[in-house]
Amino acid sequence: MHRVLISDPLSEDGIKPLLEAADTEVIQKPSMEKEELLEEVAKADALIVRSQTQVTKEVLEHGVNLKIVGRAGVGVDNIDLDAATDNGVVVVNAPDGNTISTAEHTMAMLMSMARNIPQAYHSLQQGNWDRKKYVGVELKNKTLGVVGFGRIGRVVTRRAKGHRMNVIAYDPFLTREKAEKAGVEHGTLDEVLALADFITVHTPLIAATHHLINKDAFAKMKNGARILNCARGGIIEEEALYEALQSGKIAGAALDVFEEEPAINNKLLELPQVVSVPHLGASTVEAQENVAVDVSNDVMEVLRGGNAKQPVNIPSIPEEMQDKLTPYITLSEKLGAFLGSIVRGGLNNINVYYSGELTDVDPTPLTRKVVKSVLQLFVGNRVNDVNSYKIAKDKGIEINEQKTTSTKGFTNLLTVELETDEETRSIAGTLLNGLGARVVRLDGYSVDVIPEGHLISIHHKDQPGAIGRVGSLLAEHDVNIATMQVGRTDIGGAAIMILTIDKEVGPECQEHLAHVEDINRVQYLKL
Ligand SMILES: NC(=O)c1ccc[n+]([C@@H]2O[C@H](COP(=O)([O-])OP(=O)(O)OC[C@H]3O[C@@H](n4cnc5c(N)ncnc54)[C@H](O)[C@@H]3O)[C@@H](O)[C@H]2O)c1
Ligand SMILES: O=C(O)CC[C@@H](O)C(=O)O
Repeated sequence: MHRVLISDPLSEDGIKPLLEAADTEVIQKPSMEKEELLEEVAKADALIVRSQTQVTKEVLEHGVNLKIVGRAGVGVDNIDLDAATDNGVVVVNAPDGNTISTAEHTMAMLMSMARNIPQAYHSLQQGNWDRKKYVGVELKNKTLGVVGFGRIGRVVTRRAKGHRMNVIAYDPFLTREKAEKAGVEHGTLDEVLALADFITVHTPLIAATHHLINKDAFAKMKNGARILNCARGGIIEEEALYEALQSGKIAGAALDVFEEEPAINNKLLELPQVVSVPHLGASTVEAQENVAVDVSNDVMEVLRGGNAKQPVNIPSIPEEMQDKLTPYITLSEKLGAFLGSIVRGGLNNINVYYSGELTDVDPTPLTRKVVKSVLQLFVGNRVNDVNSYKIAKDKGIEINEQKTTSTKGFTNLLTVELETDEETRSIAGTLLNGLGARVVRLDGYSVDVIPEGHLISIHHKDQPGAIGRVGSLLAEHDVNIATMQVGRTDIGGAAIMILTIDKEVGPECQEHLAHVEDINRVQYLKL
């Protein structure tokens, strides 16, 4: 039974997949104090949050059984991603579910600010009929500057063009060609700041965007420009905004988000030219249901052993590649486990080579499976797909991935090479149509082995009787041989045999085998 803790308010309809799943127990506890959150997360297999819960390093370290943190929304700045990765916890978000709601909210805030609607409403509520005081401005023919031209920035642009606004956009990943296709003017940040009558930010809150709109930025803006933040508090430096509003440089601001939330006693809220609401961009029935459904499905997929569809802290397998790559996942894991079981010495390099049809895909997800399988044998089961690369890096283990043309006659070939401070060993495997994974080379010898169950790898001298002696000794230990593969480089020279056997071979039997004439090296492994 998977235990799923939900620590922020989510749409009941949206989490129905979780509530109705036979293998999940859902604990909904919004607005927990820190101590209770730490207690509850220690019992949880999954944690689902919105933007209120701070998923800190401490929370993640208390989540000793946590496999996944689901963010029912876009921004993950309330989650310590590095700590999640270090603790082998995958973080997923729901990047599409609230795009429309937030874009519509941005337009609502834009028009409220342009026409002083909240201020006029409050004035009328106080019994004033003051029409001159709240004269606003039109949007038509005005220039909207969009900083951050992603999902929400693009929808805001379409809505603004519907109001006959001119749009100029800045985004480090926006090319002139893409801007032209989207029907917007491409600008640098400075150009957007200089030309826009209204500026709206739609970037994530990351180091590069923290205080992106600061005192210098305000100085570059048109006198009387207006600014919106329906993305994240902190993108606009609030102290600088306050000064720009007080000086009259900036005519107005519409704020959905704040550097510190809840934004109680924030001095910006005292200014008459500021329109503000408590982080409502995604607060619609539709958005909350969308993000809850998306994140619930991803959480259940991962808890049931599947791959995350919207991972934030590991590369995702593109939907269109999942069918092609999934069959190779088992092969990758088996090859890594096989070679990792028999290699000696301290691990320095994990090299993975792809050839044949595997050169047509991005094989990184497969390399990640190899690395996890190898490291688990050196570090233990706390290694998983999420933290394997970080653990390898921390241990100074280099990971190399390469596509080669040498398929050795196979339609697909995956080769794993482990370099240690004592030796370099390699294994290659393929997928045979309908027959599954096969090991076809070990240390350069040609073999044909199904990598599963109990196996013995033996390096020996190619001499008459060597194989018989191994068989006889195993018989003495009541070990039955299921299959035997023998490979050699030349007659009378070095050779290898790989046996699949019916049960585990204990240390005593391995010791006896290692002392058989012409036997150089014996290794038992279980896959
Ligand atoms: N107010 C709300 O309730 C609410 C709701 C949803 C999203 N958001 C916030 O809005 C942000 C944007 O959401 P989205 O779905 O459009 O995300 P997105 O990832 O689709 O788009 C973000 C864009 O920002 C761009 N960007 C990154 N760094 C930049 C920089 N230095 N300068 C300019 N652009 C930069 C990226 O290239 C990307 O195109 C989210 O990260 C989230 O924090 C807020
Ligand atoms: O959960 C919310 O209401 C806010 C979510 C929003 O800020 C987001 O980043 O998706």
